[in-house]
Amino acid sequence: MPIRRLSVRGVRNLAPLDIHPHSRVNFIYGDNGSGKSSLLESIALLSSGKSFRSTQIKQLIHHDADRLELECELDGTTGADAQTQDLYSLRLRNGDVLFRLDGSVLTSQAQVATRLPVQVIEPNTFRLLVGSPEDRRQFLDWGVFHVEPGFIEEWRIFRKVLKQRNSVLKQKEVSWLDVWDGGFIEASEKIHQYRLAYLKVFVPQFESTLAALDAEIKVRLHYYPGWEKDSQLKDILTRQQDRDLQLGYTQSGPHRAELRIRVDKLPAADVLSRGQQKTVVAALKLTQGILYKQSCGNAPIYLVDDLASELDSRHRLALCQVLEDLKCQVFITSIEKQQLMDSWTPSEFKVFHVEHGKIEEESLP
Ligand SMILES: Nc1ncnc2c1ncn2[C@@H]1O[C@H](COP(=O)(O)OP(=O)(O)OP(=O)(O)O)[C@@H](O)[C@H]1O
Repeated sequence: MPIRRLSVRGVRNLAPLDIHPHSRVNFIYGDNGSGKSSLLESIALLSSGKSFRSTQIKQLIHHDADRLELECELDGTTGADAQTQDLYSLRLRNGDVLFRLDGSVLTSQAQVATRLPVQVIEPNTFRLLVGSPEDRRQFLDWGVFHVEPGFIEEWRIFRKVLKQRNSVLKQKEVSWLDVWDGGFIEASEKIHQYRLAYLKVFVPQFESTLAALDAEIKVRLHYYPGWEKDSQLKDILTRQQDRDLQLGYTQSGPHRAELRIRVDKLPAADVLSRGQQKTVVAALKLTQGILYKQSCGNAPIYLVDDLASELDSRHRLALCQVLEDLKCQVFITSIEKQQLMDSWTPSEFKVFHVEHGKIEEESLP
C-alpha cells in the first residue's frame, strides 16, 4: 500500500515535515548532507523499527529533540483494502519504539512488517553479499514471511524448541535431549520446506531480473539448509551431540541456513566489482518485490538512496525500468535532479527538493 501522507518529527537534521508523496515515483534531490537519506531512513524506520544506516536507532533522534515521531497514511488501492486508509505511526522515546495503527498499539513485529513492506537499495546494499550468513538468511526469510502466511507461526515454534534444546544442552541434561529432538527435527523440516518452496519460484525470477539489469553477470544461488544436504538432521544431531553439549548450543538446523551467492565456485563478493555487487543485490531485492506483488497484489515500497552510487547510466536505466514495470511506490534520491530525470521518465511522479533539512515539493510544468 503506497504512502499517501508522511509526517516526520525529530529525525536527524530534518525540519518537521508533512508531505503527500506520489503513489508511484518520488524524485528527491539535494546537496550532500541536506537530509535525503534521512527522509528515506524515516520510511524504513516506519516499516521495520530499524535504520539501514545506524545500529542504534537513538542516533536518529535530532540532537535538540528528546523523541522522534513518524506518521503516515497508507492507501488501500486493491482487493479488500480498496479505498481504505490506515493511519500508521511510530514513536521513539528513551529507546522504546511504539507502533500504532489507527490509534491501537501494534504489539508484534509481524503486525508491523505486513503493514508497510519496504525494500531498500542504498550505497551499502552490497553488504548483503559480503556480510554475515545471518544477513542473507534474514533476507530470504523476509520473502518467505511475506509470501507464505504460515511461515511466521512455524518460525515461532522453531525458535521456542531451539531455545528449549539449547537450555537442555547448557544444563547438560542429556536424557532430555531425546525428548526435545523429535520436536526440533519436525519444526526444522517445516522451516526448510517453506524456504525450499519459496526458492523454487525465487531462483528463476532472480535469474531473469538479473539478466534484465545485466545479462553478463553470471551468479548462482545455493541454498544451504543449516545442515549437510545429503544427511538426515536426526543423524547429524546424534553425531554432534557431544560437541553441542560442550558448546551449550545447537550447531545445526535452520537457524544456520544460508543463501550462498557464487560466481562459479567462488563467493560472489570475492569476484564481482562493487557496481556488479550492487546490481546483484538490487536484482535480489527486486525479485522479492516481484514475488511479493504476485502473491499479495501490491508491490512493496522501494527506497533507492543515491541512485548514482556505483552504477553507470546503463545500469541506472535498467534498474529504473524494472521499478517502472513493477508499478510500485518509489522514493529515489540523487544529488542532481537531472541525473534522476535522465535515468527515468515515469508517466507519473513528484519531485521534492531537500535543502538544509527542509523539503519542498516542486511544481511540475
Ligand atoms: N541526530 C542528528 N541530529 C541532527 N543532525 C544530524 C543527526 N544525525 C545526522 N545529522 C546530520 O543530518 C544531515 C543529513 O544527512 P543525510 O545523510 O540525510 O544527508 P544526504 O542528503 O543524504 O547527504 P548525502 O548526499 O551526502 O548522502 C547531515 O548533515 C548530518 O550531519
